[in-house]
Amino acid sequence: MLTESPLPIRHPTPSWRRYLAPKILRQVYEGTPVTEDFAEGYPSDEEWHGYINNNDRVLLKVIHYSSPTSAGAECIDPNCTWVEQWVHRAGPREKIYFKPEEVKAAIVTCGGLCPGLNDVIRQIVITLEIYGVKNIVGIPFGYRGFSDKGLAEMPLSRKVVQNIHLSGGSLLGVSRGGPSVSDIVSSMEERGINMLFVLGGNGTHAGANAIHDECRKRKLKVAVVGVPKTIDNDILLMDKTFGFDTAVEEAQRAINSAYIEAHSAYHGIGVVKLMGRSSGFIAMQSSLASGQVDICLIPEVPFNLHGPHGVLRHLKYLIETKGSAVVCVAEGAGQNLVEKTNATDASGNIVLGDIGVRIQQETKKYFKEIGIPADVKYIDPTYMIRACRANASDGILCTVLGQNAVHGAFAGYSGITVGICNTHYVYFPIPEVISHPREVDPNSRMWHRCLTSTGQPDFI
Ligand SMILES: Nc1ncnc2c1ncn2[C@@H]1O[C@H](COP(=O)(O)OP(=O)(O)O)[C@@H](O)[C@H]1O
Ligand SMILES: O=P(O)(O)OC[C@H]1O[C@](O)(COP(=O)(O)O)[C@@H](O)[C@@H]1O
Ligand SMILES: [Mg+2]
Repeated sequence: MLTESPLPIRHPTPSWRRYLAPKILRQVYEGTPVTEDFAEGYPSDEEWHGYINNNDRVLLKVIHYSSPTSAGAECIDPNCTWVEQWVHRAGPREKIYFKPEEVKAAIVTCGGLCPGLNDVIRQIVITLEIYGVKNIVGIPFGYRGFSDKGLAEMPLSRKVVQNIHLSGGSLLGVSRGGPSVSDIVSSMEERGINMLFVLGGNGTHAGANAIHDECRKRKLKVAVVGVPKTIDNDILLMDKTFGFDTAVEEAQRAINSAYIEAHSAYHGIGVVKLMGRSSGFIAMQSSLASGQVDICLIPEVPFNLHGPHGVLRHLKYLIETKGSAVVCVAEGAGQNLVEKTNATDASGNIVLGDIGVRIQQETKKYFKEIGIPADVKYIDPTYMIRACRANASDGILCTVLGQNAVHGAFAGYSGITVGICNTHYVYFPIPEVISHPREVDPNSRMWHRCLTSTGQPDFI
């Protein structure tokens, strides 16, 4: 069960407790000009009810299952007893724990690209400025920017970030690998950074948590706050992560192209490989959304290519009955069917074998062997999807996550990450969300909806 995060830097320093908070936070939420003074003194809580109370809680589970046999039931005991699991509600607090003029805030983006990175950077900078922070920097090219002497900090301001959300990528650049946690924290000490915003996936968050621990060990009053960036949507407990919606939307274009190619060719077969190292969310949602996919293959569900129940036999059936077929495969699917690369990237992630290419080759070979002509086309839109700018729904998600990251740091939280849970914005303790990647449940209703939509059988 989740409990309160430790809030290790929450020192009850009286002079900080009311430091400009009501005035500043009104400006954030009501758009009052930064220069305005309250002639009557700061408004009291009675007058304005825009703050989040530290004891506000968001429940992790909102369904009380009456029976373990209810669809999707997650009961911890045979009686389905209700157990309250909760996390802190995100948002501005009345009491803040940093004097804005003493803050040096840094933002770093790590791992692979993801639509929305620039939107989050922009919103963090804008919100920091509204709090009154003047010293804001970007660390170039991920954690590597902390150690590489040739890479200078990038000063950030509203002016610099004003239009960056109009393009994809990261203004700051990204990278994998990099220096040790101890070197990162030493570099932060040297630079005087006391607020660190870390945008990245599971690996980045493992790093952020280790940075948080190291800061505590060195008794540094530093807030380390994460914003989960994973196009694969593979972080636990969250409704979704930013970039995922955009990825699903962009994937439609690839699937549609594969469909048109397949449909226009004599015995056409289109194969599309989508992202998802260990989780098939993009492939599943894109297949569901497009309605053009006949076979969806994800890492969580094993399948055979050959044999009486294999994918290839079903493709033959589809060609005979429909004349064309579209396959959507997640990059991490069927890794038992491809040659292991035995390689890892700079972050230690396993480099996967190419299941898309494998399916294309085996399909061609199979149809040749059975003497049926087939025109197989393969599309891998990975980098085209990753480099997109965020769509409207991700843009809004990024905006709220960016603002809440800053509120969390000013509220004195560290070792947390922001997210959306049951439609509410919350702070999660980092270790709870990265203990393992979130995966598609093959028994879930959503996966079954996908199977209903594609009409595919089991391939085992
Ligand atoms: N267990 C870990 N502890 C500390 N840093 C890590 C850890 N795993 C990954 N990192 C660092 O986090 C960064 C991003 O990791 P990576 O796996 O490439 O991307 P992502 O964060 O998207 O999963 C890299 O710089 C990597 O060195
Ligand atoms: O070629 P790169 O940059 O290593 O990235 C490829 C990988 O990036 C991803 O898009 C996701 O990367 P993250 O680790 O940043 O989440 C994977 O789906 C893909 O395997
Ligand atoms: Mg990762």
